[in-house]
Amino acid sequence: MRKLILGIGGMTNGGKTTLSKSLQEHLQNSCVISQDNFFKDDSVVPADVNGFKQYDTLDALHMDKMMADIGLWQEDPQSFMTSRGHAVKSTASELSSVFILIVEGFLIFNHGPLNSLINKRYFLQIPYETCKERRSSRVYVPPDPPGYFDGYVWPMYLKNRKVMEETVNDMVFLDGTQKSETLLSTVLADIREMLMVIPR
Ligand SMILES: Nc1ncnc2c1ncn2[C@@H]1O[C@H](COP(=O)(O)OP(=O)(O)OP(=O)(O)O)[C@@H](O)[C@H]1O
Ligand SMILES: NC(=O)c1ccc[n+]([C@@H]2O[C@H](CO)[C@@H](O)[C@H]2O)c1
Repeated sequence: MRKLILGIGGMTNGGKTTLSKSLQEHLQNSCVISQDNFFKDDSVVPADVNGFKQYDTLDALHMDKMMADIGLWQEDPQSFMTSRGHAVKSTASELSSVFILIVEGFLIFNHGPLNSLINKRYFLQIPYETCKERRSSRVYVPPDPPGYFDGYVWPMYLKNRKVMEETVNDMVFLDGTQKSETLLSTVLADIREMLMVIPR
């Protein structure tokens, strides 16, 4: 059995969740783990000097729990998938079967232990204006307070990205303003090619 972990990272509202879901639909025996599902409770997320809740940092996330879930998939992808309600398709031979885990989130490459598990890294980027516009139409829990994007989210993106660029080098950058179908076909082609060349 072969196992592959794909990382779909990128800026807030870059389109990570959209691309990951489409990839999961097109790749047999794949499933998604989303970093956004591991945010700590609001009551334990501190505010910065400006009163903005510090959500855009690894400290706001239960990375231990996320790593534990990834560990479960690594141990037994088949059981992991069925426990989450995904159908597992059997292939002609056990040797040729491939299981794919899609890990998606805005800080997946900034977490050393998680980053080191990822076999192929993609980063969705969009311009500042597009990011601000897309974010303004989203409602998080809790919702963004006035001034949050410019006063906290964008400066944190720049900071987190700098750290990522200093530590990770084999990144495929994707233009998140492209049509979702184009992004999907680009990444699918890349993965299918990779599956053909990696040893069984
Ligand atoms: N290729 C695209 N072109 C235009 N809009 C897109 C594209 N992909 C996603 N969007 C839109 O952008 C918004 C954010 O998409 P999505 O939730 O996939 O991003 P995300 O990176 O997972 O966001 P976050 O992690 O910050 O919540 C949604 O409104 C979605 O419909
Ligand atoms: N609990 C949440 O999901 C939550 C709460 C507040 C803010 N966010 C934002 O999610 C983005 C990552 O997808 C970050 O930019 C957070 O600000 C998420």
